[in-house]
Amino acid sequence: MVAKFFIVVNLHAASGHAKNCLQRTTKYLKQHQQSFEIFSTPDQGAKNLIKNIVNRPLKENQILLIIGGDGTLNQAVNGVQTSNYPTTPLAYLPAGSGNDFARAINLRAHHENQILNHLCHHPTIRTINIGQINTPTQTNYFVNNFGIGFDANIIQLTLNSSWKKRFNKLHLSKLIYVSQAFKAFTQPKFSVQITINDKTFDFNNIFLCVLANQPYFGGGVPLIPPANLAQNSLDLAVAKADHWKDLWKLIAQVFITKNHLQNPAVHYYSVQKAQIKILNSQFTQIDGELLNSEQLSLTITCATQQFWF
Ligand SMILES: Nc1ncnc2c1ncn2[C@@H]1O[C@H](COP(=O)(O)OP(=O)(O)OP(=O)(O)O)[C@@H](O)[C@H]1O
Repeated sequence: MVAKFFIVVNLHAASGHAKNCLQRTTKYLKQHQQSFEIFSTPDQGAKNLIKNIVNRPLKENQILLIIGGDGTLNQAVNGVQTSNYPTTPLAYLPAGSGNDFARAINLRAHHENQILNHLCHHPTIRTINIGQINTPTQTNYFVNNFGIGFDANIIQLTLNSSWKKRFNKLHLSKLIYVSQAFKAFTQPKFSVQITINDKTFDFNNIFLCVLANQPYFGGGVPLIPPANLAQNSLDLAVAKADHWKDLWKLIAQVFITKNHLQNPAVHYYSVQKAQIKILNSQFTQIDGELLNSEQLSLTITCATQQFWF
């Protein structure tokens, strides 16, 4: 029996639609005489709030429930992992615009009653693989992906775009990214040096380097189909495209034939550890949020996060 839910909600997720998810959640919990307390994420993000809640610490029959999108979940995982109790499990209700982690783990948005029913009556803990990025000065964790170049450029371009709200209203979040893809492609190409199992590879003139923990990006785009949250590994892809027509071909392969990882312009590896040196400063993204880091030398490994289901 769950004694209490500690709910952390990002009311700004999905351009404010997360409020509806919170309403349905509290309605269910009241109907089922469950005790709960609500915390809204501050504008600087949920990481420290989560860390403080976890450090209380929580009792075994108290559940920390996150309501928000992939960005909020990322901050929650980073809060747990850097707390005094990093094995604390998280429960999650997807309420963002993209919900890529939820898609990968078969948690359906707008199905709060079903998820809560399971959490209240048969809560089980599952260990999920996550990515860990170490630099000389900081450690960050990701649940979905970490990208250098193209995908981070798209996020940077959509950040202040008025189209984001319009597309979100129409539930067309995927199109936001496609609409900015060609602009992002005009950004200067870059070089990386990657070391995997003591072998070093040089990649020059690339437009994207991504490490993925699950297949989806930007609201369901199947960027890395073989990536699997259940495996203790991450999928690394490096992509080159010299001309617009190469990019068109890759995009068509991503959306239609889904065989883009076999394209000779893409190098693909399954890794447990990789060291990456970014040779020209680039935008980087972590779970769909720009990563505020000037670091050009990174070590990426696997870690684990416990989840309530
Ligand atoms: N109180 C707040 N005020 C303003 N922004 C906030 C606040 N709390 C959180 N945020 C920001 O809201 C942003 C969006 O969150 P989130 O990623 O969860 O939703 P989303 O972008 O709609 O979903 P998805 O990432 O699944 O597409 C994050 O950058 C987060 O830092």
